[in-house]
Amino acid sequence: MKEPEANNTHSDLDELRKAIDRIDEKLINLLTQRSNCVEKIAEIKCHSKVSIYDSERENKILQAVTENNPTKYQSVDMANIFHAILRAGLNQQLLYRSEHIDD
Ligand SMILES: O=C(O)C(=O)C[C@]1(C(=O)O)C=C[C@@H](O)C=C1
Repeated sequence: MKEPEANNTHSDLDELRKAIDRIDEKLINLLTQRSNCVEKIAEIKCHSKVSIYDSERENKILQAVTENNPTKYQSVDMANIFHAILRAGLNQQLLYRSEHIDD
């Protein structure tokens, strides 16, 4: 028979992984909302010929994320996460532009 402590550890781990699954679903929902905003920005930039890449805006976002980091992740890791999100937004807009080049 297993030790009670070992059983607890297993069920705690299960519960925490379920909590993480629910949080990941929320993150995907938020990323969907963000990418919907980026799509609208792509539309505006495409029509006004404004440059897709905006280093000033990106630096502001990365600075805000690292200066105010309430998570237990290191700031450098938060910057990497948001840098990946920004690259995804840039790629999304490049794809949008290539698909609407003659509009
Ligand atoms: O804010 C913008 O101008 C955007 O194009 C959006 C966004 C972002 O994903 O936040 C994407 C690319 C730019 O380089 C800067 C920011």
